[in-house]
Amino acid sequence: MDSEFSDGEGFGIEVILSGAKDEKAPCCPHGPALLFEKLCRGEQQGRRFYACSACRDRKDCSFFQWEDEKVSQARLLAREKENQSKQPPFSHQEYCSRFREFVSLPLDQRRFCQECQLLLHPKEWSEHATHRALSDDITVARLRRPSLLLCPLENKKSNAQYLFADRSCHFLLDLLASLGFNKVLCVGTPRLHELIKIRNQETGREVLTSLLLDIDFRYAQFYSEEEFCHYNMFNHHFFNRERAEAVFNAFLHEEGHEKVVLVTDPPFGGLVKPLAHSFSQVSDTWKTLQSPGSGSQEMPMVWIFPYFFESRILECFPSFSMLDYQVDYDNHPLYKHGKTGRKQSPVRLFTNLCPLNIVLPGDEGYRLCSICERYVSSGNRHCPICNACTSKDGRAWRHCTQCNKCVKPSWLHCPVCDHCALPDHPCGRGPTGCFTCSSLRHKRRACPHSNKRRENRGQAAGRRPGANLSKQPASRVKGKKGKPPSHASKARKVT
Ligand SMILES: C[S@@+](CC[C@H](N)C(=O)[O-])C[C@H]1O[C@@H](n2cnc3c(N)ncnc32)[C@H](O)[C@@H]1O
Ligand SMILES: [Zn+2]
Ligand SMILES: [Zn+2]
Ligand SMILES: [Zn+2]
Ligand SMILES: [Zn+2]
Ligand SMILES: [Zn+2]
Ligand SMILES: [Zn+2]
Repeated sequence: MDSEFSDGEGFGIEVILSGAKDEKAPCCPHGPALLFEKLCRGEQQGRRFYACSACRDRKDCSFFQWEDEKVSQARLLAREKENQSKQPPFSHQEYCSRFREFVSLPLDQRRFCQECQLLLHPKEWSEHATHRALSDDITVARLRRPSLLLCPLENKKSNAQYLFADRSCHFLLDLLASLGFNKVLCVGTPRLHELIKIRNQETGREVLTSLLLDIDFRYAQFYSEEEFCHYNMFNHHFFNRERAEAVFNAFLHEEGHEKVVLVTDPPFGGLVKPLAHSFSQVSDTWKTLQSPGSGSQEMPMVWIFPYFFESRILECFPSFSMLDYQVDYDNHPLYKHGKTGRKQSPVRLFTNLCPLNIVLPGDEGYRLCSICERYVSSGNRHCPICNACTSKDGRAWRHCTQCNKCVKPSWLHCPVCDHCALPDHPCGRGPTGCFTCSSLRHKRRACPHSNKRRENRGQAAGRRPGANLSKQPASRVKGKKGKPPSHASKARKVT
């Protein structure tokens, strides 16, 4: 099925990305909006509109504007005012001086408002008198673990703040250190950033340095401007542009033996192509800061994402490979190791680092496949016909001679559909073919009948069937003519 389209109901949405920054893009509180195109089956020309890059749900950000819409001066002003009102209550510098003051307070005067998620000063207590507050033992040690103090923003349709379990976080950190990296650009990985700083504290020397880029500005309360930038990874937008970009560039610059790596764990519903576009921009900046003749092609990156996005990530980054390591989370009901959660997390590492160098923990059952030259999970068997360790989900897959590939153990070969599927699959529906002309031979992107094939096709970002505006797993997008498509989303079923 063509990943660029929603649906089955004659309606699809695609995100349009160009190589250069879209200077015309209007801004919502989350920075420049993304340009989408709404397409109806059989129509060659869709209608384009701008919508929020960061939020999947219009309840979180209702920004919407048709591309060709004339916006009055009054509306522009109102929008500007609204955007301002949604910015953090303090500047980063103010947060830093508040923090310094806070740690100079005696323990019994330290309070954290749980409703405002704010470290309070005694003079502010009265304003928060009716709010729930934490007041016992806000020690320096606790302030070093903001991810435990702050309440995770679990809203699936925007932040999806799922925090690494210790096991996975320590594994990542050990791995990066063993590979010789000493600078980690943490994009949406606050817990990894926190652990790096704690380790430095414990060892008494800066083994690794870290810069956190995250949209969750609550972290500005705990970190200096050199340690945290308020950032949107769907449009590569720094909120405090000049200052943050200077910090970012300085961090990417490698002096002497320094080696920098990007580690990112975006919200799982996030559209792959805008994310890849942002990470490519990070890599491009890194390249421009390399000393001449260093010969590096792409910045070293580790992108943490569910395995079912493999083909889409590889389409954007052909040099990447997916590793078998299963990433676990503390506060995710499904992706948690242990009794209550799903044992097998679907979240994996995608990387342009050499898989053979990434030694996965033997005590968790991972072992080296010398033919594939990578570490694989215990259930992953080397298929002699595919000549690869083919399992993606950790279970032993079996080879289907009719499909000529390995498939999930729960799938059976269906003679009607002529491919393997779950026993209760919607049988006989077959592939949907080209969205524009219905041909089964090609997808819309290659349609010879389309008179407006995209210039930036390589960049045009896709939407899964039924996906929402900026995030992808199965949800229905419907919209009446002339009306903005509505937002909704539903978790992907893993079989
Ligand atoms: C799945 S969580 C990853 C957290 C990571 N597992 C950890 O423990 O450090 C996603 C992270 O991305 C951040 N995030 C969500 N949307 C973002 C955006 N548009 N731009 C930047 N960061 C974003 C969230 O605040 C959260 O920290
Ligand atoms: Zn927005
Ligand atoms: Zn409060
Ligand atoms: Zn193998
Ligand atoms: Zn096979
Ligand atoms: Zn089959
Ligand atoms: Zn069938």
